[in-house]
Amino acid sequence: MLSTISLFGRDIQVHISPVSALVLLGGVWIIRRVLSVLRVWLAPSIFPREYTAFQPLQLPGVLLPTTSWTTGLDWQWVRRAKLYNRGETVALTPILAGSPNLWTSNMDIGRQVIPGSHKSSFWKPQWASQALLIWGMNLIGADGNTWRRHRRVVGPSFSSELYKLVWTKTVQTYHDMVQSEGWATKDTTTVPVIQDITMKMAFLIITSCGFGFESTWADPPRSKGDQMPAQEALRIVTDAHMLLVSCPDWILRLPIAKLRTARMARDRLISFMREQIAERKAQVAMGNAGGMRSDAFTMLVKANQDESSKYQLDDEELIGNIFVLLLAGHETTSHTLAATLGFMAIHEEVQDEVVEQIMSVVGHDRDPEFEDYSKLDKVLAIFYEAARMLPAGYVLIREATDDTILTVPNPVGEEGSQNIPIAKGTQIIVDMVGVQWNPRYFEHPHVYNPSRWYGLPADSEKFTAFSVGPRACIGRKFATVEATCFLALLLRDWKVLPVLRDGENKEEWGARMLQANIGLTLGVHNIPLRFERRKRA
Ligand code: HEM
Repeated sequence: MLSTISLFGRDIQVHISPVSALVLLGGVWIIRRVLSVLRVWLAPSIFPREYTAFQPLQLPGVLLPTTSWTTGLDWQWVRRAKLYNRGETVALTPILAGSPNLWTSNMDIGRQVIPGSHKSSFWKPQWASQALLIWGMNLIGADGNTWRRHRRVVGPSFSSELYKLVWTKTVQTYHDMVQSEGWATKDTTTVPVIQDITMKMAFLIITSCGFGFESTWADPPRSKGDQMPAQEALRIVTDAHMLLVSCPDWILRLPIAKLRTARMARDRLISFMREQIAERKAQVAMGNAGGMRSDAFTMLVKANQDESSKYQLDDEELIGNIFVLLLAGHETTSHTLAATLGFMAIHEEVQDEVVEQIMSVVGHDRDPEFEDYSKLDKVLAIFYEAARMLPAGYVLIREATDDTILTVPNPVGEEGSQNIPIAKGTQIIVDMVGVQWNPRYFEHPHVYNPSRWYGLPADSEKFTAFSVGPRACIGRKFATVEATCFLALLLRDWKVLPVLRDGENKEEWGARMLQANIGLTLGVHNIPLRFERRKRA
């Protein structure tokens, strides 16, 4: 291969074989990598350093398991017992691929970088939410003024009307589940993977309260026409989300049944959403006379149509938000419900205490009502404590937009703090596992102890697993209302027990449960549970 290179203003022709070109490129890459690692290594840092082959949040690290030589997506969970032993913030330096970043388990630092206010020197970079942007710009992916516009429009959908609807639908869906799963005629039943139940429950609640779908526990009926029913498309798209995010369209068009179905479901759902938006716009224009519903989708369209508001979303952004509510809204709640039931199975004394409260507030003879929500604080506490130990939203990713200063508290036991300069572009990852397992904030953080939360007002920022400040989780009350209602019904009627392997004890079962699953969200290992019908006194 003949190549021309310019040297001191003169063009020189040289022969380079493809192999030499590759070796040359490889050499340049190695030198650049070594220089960048050296630059980080030589720079002064108050934060202890961790070295890794690959960055855990970027390819290829994100696909690899955590080992002694590299950090995978689950590294903060796998190493949670010792990751912050040398300091509450560590500087992670990848040697082969990915950018260096700071991982912090300190929520005082978190509070400085998370909020996204006008004055903040940190933003949520788009790469952090890439997996959620394929449907259109949305609340989770947006930042700055775009985020403010989305929050203004989406915010009003999360109203007390919606929460009442969530409660009512949860009661209906629980009874539907008991009938459809055949529990009604049994005194004891075993569920091999509890996530199958919690995922279906959370999915049905978000589809009925979020989208206004009238679903039942049994499979939705097939439509009369040739088209795939929207509920089915929604389920396929949710299951195939990572596939749809990572594969270019030409791959999705390959003659492979799974890919074809995922693409068809995605296209069907987008056209369905467009029809629905048009229909709801017409309903909103007609006002109550049009038989308006109180699901989040209708409320979102209503808020968007409000002529007095200067904040508007286009149809693509409306679809983006609806999808993100669906995805953020059911996997998180489902994982946390599964973890709560797992903890109940191994903490019988806590289960008994909570059932006592359910019996005194609700009793046997009626279903719980929305007005009971604030009185069931121990039920909420078992859900909060599970969310603390396994925070479904496990990383909050932020990046410095300017050269700025971080106020870093001194180690526990030492008064005061230090002001640390942070260069523009520095990535700061608030490690929610680290925060929730940090002894600065929780006595014996590794112990499941719901009494930490007894009597806490449901929206208190003392509880940080939903994040804090203006960018905190908009679905917090949606999740807690659904969880409190479902757990109150389930625990009142059934005693939860672990299904142990031969020779296994409860502690070993508990350790197995904590071999967490990490993907888009964090959850417990698939767990088998037994339910025994409670006898009426
Ligand atoms: C146990 C359940 C849940 C947990 C632990 C949880 C956790 C979180 C966390 C930590 C954030 C902050 C993310 C960040 O700043 O990068 C967040 C944001 C968000 N969550 Fe949740 N979430 C839960 C349930 C829900 C539900 C049920 C919905 C919707 C129905 C929802 C919708 C959202 C949305 C839209 C945001 C973005 C808010 C914004 O940036 O303005 N979440 N959630």
